[in-house]
Amino acid sequence: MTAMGPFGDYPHTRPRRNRQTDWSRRMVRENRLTVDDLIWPIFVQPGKSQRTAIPSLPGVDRLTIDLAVEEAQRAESLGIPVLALFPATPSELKTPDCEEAVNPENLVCEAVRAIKKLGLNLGILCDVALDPYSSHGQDGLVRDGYVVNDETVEMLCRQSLVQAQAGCDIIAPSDMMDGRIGEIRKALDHKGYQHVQIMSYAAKYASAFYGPFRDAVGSSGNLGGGDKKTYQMDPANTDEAIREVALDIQEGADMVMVKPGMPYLDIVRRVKETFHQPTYVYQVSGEYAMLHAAAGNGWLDLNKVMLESLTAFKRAGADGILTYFAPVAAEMLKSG
Ligand SMILES: NCc1[nH]cc(CCC(=O)O)c1CC(=O)O
Ligand SMILES: [Mg+2]
Repeated sequence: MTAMGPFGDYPHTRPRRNRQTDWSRRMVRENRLTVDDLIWPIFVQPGKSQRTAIPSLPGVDRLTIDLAVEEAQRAESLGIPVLALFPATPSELKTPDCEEAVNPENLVCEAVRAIKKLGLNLGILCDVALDPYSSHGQDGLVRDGYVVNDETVEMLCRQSLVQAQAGCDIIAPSDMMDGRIGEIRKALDHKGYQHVQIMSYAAKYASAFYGPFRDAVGSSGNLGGGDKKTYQMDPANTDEAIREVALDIQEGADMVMVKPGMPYLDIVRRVKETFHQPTYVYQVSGEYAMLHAAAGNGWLDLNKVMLESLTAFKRAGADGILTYFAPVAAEMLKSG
């Protein structure tokens, strides 16, 4: 008996005994990554039959809607449960008041309609925030240099409604305004969208790991070196994440998310253990780019670090992972 419990001592206790063979390692494995854990983010652009590479996100292209529809079919056939859609809005449609965000015929709404028409066994998740539509690159409306909360929340409610109308299954507010989950829930319910789920980006940090995503949706230039520190969380904080998640659950979030992923596994673990709610994590663009870049230099084995990083999210307690690796990981999991 040790302080830790009734463990034996070397030499009769040998932890390596269980690791001798593949079958034995499988037998004692505690966490498993499956295709059901994967949420696949894709970027849509205007036009037809065209894919555009995103240099800082190798292997991820912006797709026109017809190609996004093909990827949706591929997602279903791979068994991926959810596709997350992000628009690369043409810059001439980006304005300070972000009106394009609430246009029922905007890129994301059209993409949702085109995919939902197929009747696939696949959920569609839409991000809610104003940055893909703002000429200043911020997630909310800017007044006197400050991203204003309550006025932004009104826009987010309208944005959620046009997306729900288009057929979006999961509304995912990524903006970090206060009180938006409750207001969006109310707005959805009021218009008869009680069944639409909400996945809240509840603990979202002001991270430098979002760089390649901002290239993908064309917001990095507009942000012009600015940051999102007045609404996204300070990377130094952990108790604050618990308070943010508590508020969003109380306001009606069906699922919560921690973002970024790999540098924030401690937050994933704390959130899961504190609330026991469906808990997701976003392996963000910079994490993906970092693994790809190292692999491209021959410094890491991409497939191995991909599966190891995704398994680490499971071990930390995540119920699912938004990851640009989703289709490749799904193929790998399928072929064993
Ligand atoms: N609010 C928009 C949004 N939604 C998802 C991401 C980042 C995703 C990624 O880096 O992969 C961002 C960027 C940001 O907040 O600046
Ligand atoms: Mg909050």
